[in-house]
Amino acid sequence: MTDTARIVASYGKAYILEFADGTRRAASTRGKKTDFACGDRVNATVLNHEQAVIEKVQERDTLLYRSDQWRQKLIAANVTQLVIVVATEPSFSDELISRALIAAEAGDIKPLICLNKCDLPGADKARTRLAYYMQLGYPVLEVSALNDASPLRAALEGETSVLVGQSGMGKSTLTNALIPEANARVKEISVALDSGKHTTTNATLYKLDAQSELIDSPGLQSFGLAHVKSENLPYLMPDFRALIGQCRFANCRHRQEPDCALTSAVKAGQIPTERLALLHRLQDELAQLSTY
Ligand SMILES: Nc1nc2c(ncn2[C@@H]2O[C@H](COP(=O)(O)OP(=O)(O)OP(=O)(O)O)[C@@H](O)[C@H]2O)c(=O)[nH]1
Ligand SMILES: [Zn+2]
Repeated sequence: MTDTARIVASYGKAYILEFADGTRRAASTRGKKTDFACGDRVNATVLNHEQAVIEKVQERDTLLYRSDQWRQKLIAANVTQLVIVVATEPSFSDELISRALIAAEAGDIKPLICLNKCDLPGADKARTRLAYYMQLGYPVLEVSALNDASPLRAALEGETSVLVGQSGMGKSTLTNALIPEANARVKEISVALDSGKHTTTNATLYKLDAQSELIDSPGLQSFGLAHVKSENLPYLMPDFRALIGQCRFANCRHRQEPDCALTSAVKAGQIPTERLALLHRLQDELAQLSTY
């Protein structure tokens, strides 16, 4: 007989499960299976008070993962919200924001852009840089993690969220403000899993309250989109989505083709050139991958 449990931490091949009665156990998998993610609901066999074996993953509502030409890395399962953390300084990358937004769209996960360090003078400039994303309908929230993370806390209510961000944007500061026991938990988990060996977490799930969870994933600084289909890219970019089907050719790649609705909109100044450049860059990247 198996029990239902939730994966609350994943370390590559090792996992921590939380069972319905609140007890936690270190868990391994059968054979070499590692395609489980933090946030997964699973069926598991309890071995004793400390250990269990994961048998099977239950159906996922969402799956956030990144992929490059060699492999796929599951980041978190059953996440409802992707929080993209940027800051007034150091300068943030539009590329990462755009890729994270596309990954969220592809995974049916709500995105939220969080502008941190609003106590610093660069806030106005950062707001201007984020204006286009707001125009596209993406919510932008302003905080200062050092002073008060409560606006972000409010946006996490009722969601299972994961934070992504480049180094230096203040992700750790925000996480620590939201989850005071985060550092202690990481230590406790390394003890439970063994051994004193250095283990790197893929992800840890924290309960903020009965309805709200935050998955902390230290490695989330880049977004390989190898799992996205090239022809779907315009559907995943809200500015291009409305124009789909209006090009002269059904198989238009939105480059030199005559009567391309996308290039026409860019020429008419309705959509920034950089967005079309991004689309082309991602198309090329995906085409490159498929030749391997
Ligand atoms: N002024 C100001 N500084 C902040 C704020 N949030 C974070 N910082 C500072 O920004 C620097 C980077 O913050 P971290 O939380 O380490 O950033 P991170 O995104 O986790 O970066 P990595 O650990 O490299 O991934 C630290 O010196 C923080 O003290 C803020 O709201 N305002
Ligand atoms: Zn076209």
